[in-house]
Amino acid sequence: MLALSPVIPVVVVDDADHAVPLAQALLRGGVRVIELTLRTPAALAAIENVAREVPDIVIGAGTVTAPEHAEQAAKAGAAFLVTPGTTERVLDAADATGLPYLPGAATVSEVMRLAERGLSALKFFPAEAAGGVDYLKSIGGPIPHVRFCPTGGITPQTAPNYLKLPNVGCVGGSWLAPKDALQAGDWDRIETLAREASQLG
Ligand SMILES: O=C(O)C(=O)C[C@H](O)[C@H](O)COP(=O)(O)O
Repeated sequence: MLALSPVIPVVVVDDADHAVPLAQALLRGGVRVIELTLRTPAALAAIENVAREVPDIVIGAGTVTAPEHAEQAAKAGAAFLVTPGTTERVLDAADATGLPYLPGAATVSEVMRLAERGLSALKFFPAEAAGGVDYLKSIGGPIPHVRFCPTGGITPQTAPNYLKLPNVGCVGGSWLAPKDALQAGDWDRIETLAREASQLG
């Protein structure tokens, strides 16, 4: 997952009908991955729509915070799962789907626990609030084999600082799909944001 794009767009969809034109705009801009968060009632239908109609984009389900979310997302057609943090039950449920997933961690101990389970691609969340670039750089000393997708508070201006780190594969960000652009159906703007983001790596 970390190698698909320098930026994984993290999206909150209020209207499941927005998901397909959004995914198409991201693809036109050169971004071939999308994370639809399970934060709204429209999310699962949105994942279904994208999985069915935009097969060229890799569709992930974000905000997997309860065991049942994992199975629901897999059933809807998600190709990967993202969790903001982890519990044993959420990890077991994610394992049970057979899908790849990016589990969230914010501390060294969480990273070590996930590495013990054989997980070496993690989401670092909430990136800016949890210590940002300096924290990730420090983790890379004792735990160099774990790679991260930092997410939370990252902007197009700060993303390059993360992407320079050897233990960062990509960043996550919601700036690629601003709420007002979704509401207005401004797919050209999203395409432009995607094009800029795809060149950050
Ligand atoms: O919903 C989840 O599962 C999360 O973990 C949180 C999101 O990844 C961040 O809210 C995105 O962060 P921003 O780019 O700062 O908006």
